[in-house]
Amino acid sequence: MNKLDTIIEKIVPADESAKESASARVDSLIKPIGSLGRLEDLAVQLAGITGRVNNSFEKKCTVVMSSDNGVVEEGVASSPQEITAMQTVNMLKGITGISVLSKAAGSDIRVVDIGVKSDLDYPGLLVRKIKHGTDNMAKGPAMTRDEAIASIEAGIEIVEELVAEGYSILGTGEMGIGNTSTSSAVAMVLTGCGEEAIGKGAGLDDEAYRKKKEVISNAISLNRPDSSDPIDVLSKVGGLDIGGLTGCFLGAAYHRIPVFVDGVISAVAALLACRLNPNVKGYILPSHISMEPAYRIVMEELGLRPFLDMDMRLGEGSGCPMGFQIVDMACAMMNNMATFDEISLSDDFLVDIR
Ligand SMILES: Cc1cc2ncn([C@H]3O[C@H](COP(=O)(O)O)[C@@H](O)[C@H]3O)c2cc1C
Ligand SMILES: O=C(O)c1cccnc1
Repeated sequence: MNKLDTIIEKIVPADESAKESASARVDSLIKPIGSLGRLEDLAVQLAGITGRVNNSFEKKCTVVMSSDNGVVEEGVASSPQEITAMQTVNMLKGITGISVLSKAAGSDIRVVDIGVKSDLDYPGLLVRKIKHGTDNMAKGPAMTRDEAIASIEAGIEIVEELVAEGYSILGTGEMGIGNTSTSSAVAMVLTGCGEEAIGKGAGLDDEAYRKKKEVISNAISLNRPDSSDPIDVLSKVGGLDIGGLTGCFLGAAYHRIPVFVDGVISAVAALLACRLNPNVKGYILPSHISMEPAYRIVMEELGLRPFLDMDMRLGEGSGCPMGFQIVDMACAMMNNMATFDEISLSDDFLVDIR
């Protein structure tokens, strides 16, 4: 059995009895029942993930998977392909969106070259290149089945390393010009939806947008991915970044740590992971609503409701540091609020206020 199958087989559902105990504690805290809303649900979900009622997540990291997409030669993206490599290095220089938001939230990033077209060497860059960009899905499969499996396994291995370094909560991000095309294609095949899943990505004029829809629909007709086989879908119309992130979701579930979805690309990876093992769902946390149309379709399919609505559509993992802060709030509630049992109605000060 390969590494991927072994991991998929070992992912267990979230711990229902820890969730019940957490729920009981939430209801015993000094507040009206349900008054902390989704923070309460989140605290309960975190208990299900770790198996403990009280949690804290000190070391937080967003994994950014960078790779190029052969389909950009069809004109589906407004930006030149070189931006992928440039931004990959800029992430490590600390000057990109995800870099500064992570720093502001006290969290870290790991940047992984899982398939950037050019060869990169920069301090801190994790080079796990499966190939130098995918092939053009408008002309044939984006990659082989073995490459798709290797990309997922690379993501699983990154999570293993982060867990060994003491990270206990993860976010998922990406950089790859053209990856809203691959994400929409995977979303269309997995959910059966049509071109309403295709958006303008980082920005397109109307003519290029029309072309993008045509290219994606044709790529699906040409490659005929098998919707019941997630790896077939990934290999034919997906990307190496999506594969790597799928591995991050699987790895996080295997190690029983929470993992945040950011935008449309990571949402699609989350769906692929859940199709490989539905138990993964219990470990996934949503962050914010992405403006890309496939995002809503995929999140509905997953039954996940994002915490934040910030009109953001960057990708890179930019919603994850915000999500980490919401998790800190849920933990503060659970760990630091008193319960009704712990306070006494005969406390001295009550004499004064009576
Ligand atoms: C400067 C720049 C920085 C980015 N950071 C994330 N993306 C986002 O846009 C890309 C996907 O959009 P499309 O499919 O239209 O190419 C991905 O790299 C995604 O992470 C960026 C895009 C650009 C141009
Ligand atoms: O929401 C996203 O993830 C997104 C949207 C547009 C371009 N890149 C990413």
